Amino acid sequence: MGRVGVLLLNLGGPEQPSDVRPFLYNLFSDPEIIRLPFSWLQKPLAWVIATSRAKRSQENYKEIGGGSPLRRITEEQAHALAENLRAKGNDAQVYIGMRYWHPFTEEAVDRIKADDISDLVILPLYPQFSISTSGSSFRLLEDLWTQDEALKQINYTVIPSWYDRPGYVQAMAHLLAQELDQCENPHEAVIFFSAHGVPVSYVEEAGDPYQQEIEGCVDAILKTLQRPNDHVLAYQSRVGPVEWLQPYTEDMLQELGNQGVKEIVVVPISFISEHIETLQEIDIEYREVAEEAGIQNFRRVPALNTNPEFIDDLANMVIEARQQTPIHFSEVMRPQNNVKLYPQERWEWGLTNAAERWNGRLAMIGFLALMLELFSGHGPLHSLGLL
Ligand SMILES: C=CC1=C(C)c2cc3[nH]c(cc4nc(cc5[nH]c(cc1n2)c(C)c5CCC(=O)O)C(CCC(=O)O)=C4C)c(C)c3C=C
Ligand SMILES: [Fe+2]
Ligand SMILES: [Fe+2]
Repeated sequence: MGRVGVLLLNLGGPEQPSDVRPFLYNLFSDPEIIRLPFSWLQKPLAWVIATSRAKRSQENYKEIGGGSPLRRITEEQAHALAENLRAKGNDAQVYIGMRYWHPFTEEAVDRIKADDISDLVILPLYPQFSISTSGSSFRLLEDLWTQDEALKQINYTVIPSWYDRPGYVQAMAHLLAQELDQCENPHEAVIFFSAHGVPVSYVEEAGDPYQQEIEGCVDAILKTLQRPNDHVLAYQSRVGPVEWLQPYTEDMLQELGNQGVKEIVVVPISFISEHIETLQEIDIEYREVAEEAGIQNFRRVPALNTNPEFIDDLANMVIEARQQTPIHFSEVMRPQNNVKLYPQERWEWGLTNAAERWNGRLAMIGFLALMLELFSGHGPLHSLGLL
């Protein structure tokens, strides 16, 4: 019997203000986040957006101490998972592979090779699958595997998503019940599920199961919770000019305020760790929106982090995955070519035979316009709120 490894996948986050710009550059360089019809434009556009967005993003990170706690929390989760597996008689080395910041997925894979791991369970720390999160990490791993004979010797299996696992759902329902019990009116507070959004085209054109898994997760938590409270589901953290899943969290807060709702409990449904979207966006920005809308009592369910019930379920997931038929990268959902954050259709970019000749020139003019907008601070992308 060889050595067993568990690879935890997550997004990663900047640890200090100077990390923010390169972190954003890595994120926007990912074709699973923005896919352009010309691949050569990907990196220059990523550079422009990252450079322009860095200041605003740094301000947000400053509000939570200057950086993301995601690495620290993920390391604590990895440690707790290894301990739990050991206690169950399953020794395993646990690795962390972040998509856009340290410790990078590539570093984790190098360590897996150096440690001579023979059996590997790949576990994304996102309960619901999205092309933009787990899908992006799986694609990167698949590329690494394709290029490396040593990796092909490893017996690996992937856990695509786990939004409906009874242990995870139970842990979420417990945390939610605890928060509801602290409300002034525990049976009247509205339960507000806030999920990270994705562009509508991911779901409707590329077939991303994300929305379906979010809705399935909400249903499972409510069934386990067994409380009479009203609930809503909305989507947060929109970026860029295209339509994202609706309703948007800020609009739903306004609507509840208009209806006279006075107390809500927000459940960050797509996150299992505290990070900028919970600590800054929900706790600071959305709290303000809610208060202005007349919602007097705003509470939030804490992220699971190292919640023992949750860690126990992660360990069970790993053990069960090793007993089942392996799932390989080729079997998990892959995005179609038309995933987009920007318009993809050839006609939308003027890609007809007649126009093809002009294409490169126009793209270059567009790129120069982007540069100008970046340095002047004015232009169409600023008015769309992208820069
Ligand atoms: C399940 C969660 C997530 C989905 C789905 C997702 C999609 C997605 N995100 C962006 C753009 C940004 N995301 C950023 C930070 C960020 N995103 C997630 C999770 C999901 N993203 C997390 C956990 C974090 C925070 C990491 C941390 O610092 O703790 C950022 C950077 C922050 C900011 O400037 O707002 C951007 C930008 C897109 C475009 C997208 C889907 C296409
Ligand atoms: Fe994100
Ligand atoms: Fe955000």
